[in-house]
Amino acid sequence: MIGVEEHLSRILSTVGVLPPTRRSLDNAQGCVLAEDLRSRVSLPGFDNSAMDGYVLLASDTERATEKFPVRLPVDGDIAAGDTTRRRLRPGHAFRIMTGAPVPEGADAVVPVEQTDAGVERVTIYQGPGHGAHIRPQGEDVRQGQVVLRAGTRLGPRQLALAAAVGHGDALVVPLPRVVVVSTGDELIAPGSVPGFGEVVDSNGPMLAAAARDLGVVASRIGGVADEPETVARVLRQQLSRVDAIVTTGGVSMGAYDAVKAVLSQLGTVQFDRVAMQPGKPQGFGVLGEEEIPVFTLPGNPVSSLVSFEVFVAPALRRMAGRAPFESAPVVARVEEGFRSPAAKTQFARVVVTSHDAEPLRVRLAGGQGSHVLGSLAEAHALAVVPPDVAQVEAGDELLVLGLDGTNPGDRTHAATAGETAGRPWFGAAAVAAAGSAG
Ligand SMILES: Nc1nc2c(c(=O)[nH]1)N[C@H]1C(S)=C(S)[C@@H](COP(=O)(O)OP(=O)(O)OC[C@H]3O[C@@H](n4cnc5c(N)ncnc54)[C@H](O)[C@@H]3O)O[C@H]1N2
Ligand code: MOO
Repeated sequence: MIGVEEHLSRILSTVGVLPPTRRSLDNAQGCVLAEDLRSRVSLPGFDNSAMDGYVLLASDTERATEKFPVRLPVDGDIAAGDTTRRRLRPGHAFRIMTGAPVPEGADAVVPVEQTDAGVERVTIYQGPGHGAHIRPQGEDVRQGQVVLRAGTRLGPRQLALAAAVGHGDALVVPLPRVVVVSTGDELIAPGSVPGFGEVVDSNGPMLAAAARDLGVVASRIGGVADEPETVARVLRQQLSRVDAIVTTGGVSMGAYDAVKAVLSQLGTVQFDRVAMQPGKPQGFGVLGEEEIPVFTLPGNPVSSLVSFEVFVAPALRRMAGRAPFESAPVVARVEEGFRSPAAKTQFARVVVTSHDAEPLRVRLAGGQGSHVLGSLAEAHALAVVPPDVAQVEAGDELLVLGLDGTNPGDRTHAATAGETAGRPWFGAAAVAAAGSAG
C-alpha cells in the first residue's frame, strides 16, 4: 500500500500545463492567461461626462444660486458616440450626455437637475466646481500599462478589462478536455429503471459534472462492457480527442476487471492500493504518443468521487495552469465521535451543522459505506482523518475539504431570518417578492 501523498505527488509530477494557444475572448472564459496583457489605449480614452447635463467653464457659473441663477447660451448637444472635436466658447455651454466627450476649453459639468433643462439657453441654479463630473482620460488605465498578468484566470471581469483596452484575443492555457469512461457490464444509462442485477451509471454524470464544476470541458461515455477489446478501443479513440481520461470501475481484484487488464499492457499506468478509505484501488499513468494522463478510479460511487476530488481535480487544475489546490482546508470540530479505519486516511462525509461557530461544527452525513450515495449527496465536505487515528472523539478537530469546489466555511445553508435581519441582502427581498407573487 502507498500513502495518499505518494500517489498524489506521482500524479502532480507527471502532469504538466497544457501548451498555450491564442483564443478569442469569447472562447477564453475560465482560461489562464499565458502572456501579460498590455493596454492598447488609455481608459477612459478621452475626457468625458459622468452626468447628463451641461458642460461649461466652472468660473462662468461659480456665483450661481437659486435666487441669482446664471444663464448661458447653449451651442448644441454632445451625445455619447459623437466624434466631432469641439471647442467651448467662454460664457457658453453645450448640453452633454453621460459618456460624451468633453469639448476643449470646458472644465466642468453641471447635472441637468441643477438647471432649468433649457435647450437654447440654460439657467443654472448651482455652479459645479472645477473638474466636477468629468472623468479624465487615463484615470483608470494608462496606454501601455500591463492590465492583466500571465497566470490570471479570465472570468467575466477580466474579460471585460481585456476587451476595454483593445484586445479581441489572448494567449491562454486552454481548458483541459476530459472524458469520463464508465465501465461495467451491469451498467445501464441514466433515465432507465434498473432491473435485477442492473445498476444505473451514476458515476459518469457525477464525474463529468465534478469536472465541469472545476471549469474544464467534460464529456462522457457510459456503459462500456467489461471486455478488454472494447475498453481498449474506446480508450484508443479518445486519445486524439481529449487531454485526460478518467475511467471508473474495473480496477480491483475482480475476475472481469477489464480496465486493469487492458491498461496493465498499455502505456505507463501503474495500479496501486492507496491507504485511504474510500478510494483504495487507484491507477494512474499516461497513454499514447501524446502521453494523455489516465486516471482509473474505483467503481464504488463514493470511492470514485473522493478519488476525483483528491487526485484528479488537482491534476486538472495544474493542466489548466492553475494551482493544484486553490483553497486551503478548513479546521472543523466534530460533534459526535466515530471510528475510522486503522492505518488509512479516511475521507469522511460530513455536514456542517453550524457556520457561525468558530471553528465550524460538523457531524457525519449518514452511512459511510463506499456505495452510500444518499450521504454523499447530503454532505458539504470531506473530513480528513489521519491514518494513525482509529477513533475520532467528540470535540476533536479535523481538516475538512469542501465538495463541489466550495469552501466549507462558505454558507451552504440558506440564511435564517435572524441572520439576514438588519443586513442588506437583496436576494431575500427577491425571494419574498416571488413568494408573494406565487
Ligand atoms: N477481493 C477484493 N474485492 C474488492 C476489493 C479488494 O481489495 N479485494 N476492493 C474493494 C474496493 S475498496 C473497491 S472501491 C471496489 C472497486 O472496484 P472496481 O473499481 O473494480 O469497481 P467495480 O467492481 O466495477 O464496481 C464496484 C461497485 O461500484 C458500482 N459501480 C461501478 N461503476 C459504476 C457506475 N458507473 N455508476 C454507479 N455504480 C457503479 C458497481 O456496480 C459495484 O457495485 O472493489 C472492492 N472489491
Ligand atoms: O476503498 Mo473502496 O474505495 O472502500 O470502496
